Amino acid sequence: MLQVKNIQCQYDGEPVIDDISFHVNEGDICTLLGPSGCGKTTALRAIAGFQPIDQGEILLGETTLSKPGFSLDPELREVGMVFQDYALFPHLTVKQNICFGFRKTSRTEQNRIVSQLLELVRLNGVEDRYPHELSGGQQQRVALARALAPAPKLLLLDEPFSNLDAELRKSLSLEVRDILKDYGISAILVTHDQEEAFAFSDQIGLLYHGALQQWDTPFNLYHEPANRLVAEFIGRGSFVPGTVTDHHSIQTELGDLLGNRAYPWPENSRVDVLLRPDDIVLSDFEGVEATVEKKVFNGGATLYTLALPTGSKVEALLPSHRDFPLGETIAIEADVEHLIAFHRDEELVNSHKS
Ligand SMILES: Nc1ncnc2c1ncn2[C@@H]1O[C@H](COP(=O)(O)OP(=O)(O)OP(=O)(O)O)[C@@H](O)[C@H]1O
Repeated sequence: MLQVKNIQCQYDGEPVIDDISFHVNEGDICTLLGPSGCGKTTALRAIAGFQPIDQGEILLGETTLSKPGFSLDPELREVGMVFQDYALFPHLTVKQNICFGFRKTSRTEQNRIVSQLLELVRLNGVEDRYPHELSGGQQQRVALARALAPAPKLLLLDEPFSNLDAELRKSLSLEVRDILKDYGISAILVTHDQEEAFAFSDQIGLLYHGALQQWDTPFNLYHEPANRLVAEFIGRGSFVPGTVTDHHSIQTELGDLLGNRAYPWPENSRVDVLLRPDDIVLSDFEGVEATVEKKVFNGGATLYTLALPTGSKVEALLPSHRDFPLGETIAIEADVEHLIAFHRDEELVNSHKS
């Protein structure tokens, strides 16, 4: 439905996002994820029509929304937007805020749409209140209702939950996902919160240094990172040095690890193997001895930082009912289903800035 093709956006002649391509299918919920300043908001603003593009093209269905020298008016794009700061008009009631985008409709029709939208965002009965009479979470629901009122084909959400406290943030984001899914509304979220992106999205695009490093499912982003940068940014993990023994296995300090794929490098190539905390388990037999350096209790599990005999560090997420003190030596092994390795010389994909 939405096609973003090789777009570039510049500020003062300097590209801040470059050669970004992805598409969003009807009903899909996608997220642009990345650290502060990587260009997420710029990309979202380009789709909304608030930011011109200097290269590439953006299409919604058959309609060109943007190309160099052309930008369809934001109001004509059939794209709704929800902002981080709610952006409700303080002097207008909830009903007037929601009606703002479709004032030409008859009064009866307006009432019908407002009740329907308030029911959709689970906020019945607040039509006549003003924004300051609502909580942050309620205001963001009103902002969502207002964005949905003109029945956009695509909804853009720019860090919409970041002003809310942690608990509400989690529950509202899941609720909004359910609402969008129930009504088949396509959406793109911008966030720097991985957990939120994982829970909210069908597809995630990881932006870094203005380049899209990977566009994929949350599962693949975690288990099949396309490059070292994605592997480092997504989830926790450590790299341990390894040597390719044949196309399927890699020799490491934690033993000869069998991969689930054919590796492209010749025998004896030096690589770094990605080990997630859940890849490290306690060994009942002849494991490798590792010393507990740090521990963080998480309730059901404890995250340990362990030092291997060579000094390499790995993290291990172990059931918390067995409690190992700092300094203790424990026997561990790697139990890896997706063995990800990167050649020592691998460069960042597409990165145009250092
Ligand atoms: N109007 C502007 N003029 C010049 N530079 C800008 C402008 N807006 C953003 N930038 C720069 O462009 C880069 C990308 O900014 P953008 O707001 O898209 O990043 P972001 O990933 O959304 O960051 P955050 O998560 O902090 O909001 C940053 O280096 C920023 O300083």
